[in-house]
Amino acid sequence: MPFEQELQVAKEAVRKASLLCSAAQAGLVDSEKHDKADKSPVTVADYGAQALVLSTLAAAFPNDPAVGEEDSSDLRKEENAELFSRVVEYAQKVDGSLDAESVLAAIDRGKHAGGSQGRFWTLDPIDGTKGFLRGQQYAVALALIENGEVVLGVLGCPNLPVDPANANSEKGSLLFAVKGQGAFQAPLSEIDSATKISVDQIDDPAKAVFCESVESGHTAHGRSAAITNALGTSVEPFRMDSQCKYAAVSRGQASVYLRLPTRPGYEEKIWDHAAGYIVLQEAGGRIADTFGNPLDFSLGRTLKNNKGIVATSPAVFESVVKAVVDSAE
Ligand SMILES: Nc1ncnc2c1ncn2[C@@H]1O[C@H](COP(=O)(O)OS(=O)(=O)O)[C@@H](OP(=O)(O)O)[C@H]1O
Ligand SMILES: [Mg+2]
Ligand SMILES: [Mg+2]
Ligand SMILES: [Mg+2]
Repeated sequence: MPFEQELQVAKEAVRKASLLCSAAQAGLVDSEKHDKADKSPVTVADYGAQALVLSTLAAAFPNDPAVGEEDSSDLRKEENAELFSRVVEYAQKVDGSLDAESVLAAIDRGKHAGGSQGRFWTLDPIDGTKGFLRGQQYAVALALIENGEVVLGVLGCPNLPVDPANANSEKGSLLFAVKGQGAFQAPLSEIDSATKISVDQIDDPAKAVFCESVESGHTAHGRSAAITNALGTSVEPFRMDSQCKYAAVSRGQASVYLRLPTRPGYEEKIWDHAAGYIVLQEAGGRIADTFGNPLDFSLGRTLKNNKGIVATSPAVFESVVKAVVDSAE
């Protein structure tokens, strides 16, 4: 099967990073959090997970570059020495061969520019850091892009119940997909016992369940309310952090994920979407931006030709895209 080794390495790397994140989330203290220059939060777990995943990929595929969200510049500052030493401690607990220098070097393997040539990985070590800090949903998101196309994706969702129909079931789900091979899920505790997943077949948008970001800075909640009203949707949209929203649509827990721009100049990052995109596509879903255009992952570190996201099960795609386009001022 194409990408068999890549998938195996990616699943194991995401599993290990998910363990690190769970351990850190359980007892996070102030010295383990930091605000980046753009004021967004980052934690020991974001850095530790990026170090673990990118060092694992470097060992298995030394010639593959990576586009990662984090870089080591803040960790190298004297004022963040305590944060840095906690990162190394967490990374070492999972991989004893990592030391301070190799942690910094692994994190900085994520500086690739992306683009349309050859292949590269893209990693969001914690997607939904704000959800992680609230003790809620987040995801470790890893994807492989080849000649501008997403060909493989793995989502580690440590707080997502394994059984979509039972919120009290075991927490910790791993979702993955390779282009043309379908989408699968396994418990994070047993990543080799995977089952196929697929989207729902609801064809009446009035019956569709919508999901969106928790953060009003990341999606326009007012506009999504106008869209669901226009479609006659009776169910309140549910809010969840991170690419777990792609997981929810991929497993039929929701029919629609809307991400509606809040700031005109914001460019979506490829690591915020690549893994969720291929999982949902392989589960039978459809994805476009808020103008109905296909997502273009070939343009660098951002989706600079797209605005927002509309991700749905197939039977409601056309009507939801139309309602989103019609809702534009
Ligand atoms: N203005 C704006 N618009 C859209 N998206 C933005 C914006 N600012 C930040 N981000 C990105 O949002 C990522 C988290 O998205 P979520 O949907 O999980 O939101 S949230 O978790 O509810 O906050 C978050 O990813 P992480 O930083 O990995 O958490 C950001 O990359
Ligand atoms: Mg971030
Ligand atoms: Mg993110
Ligand atoms: Mg992140």
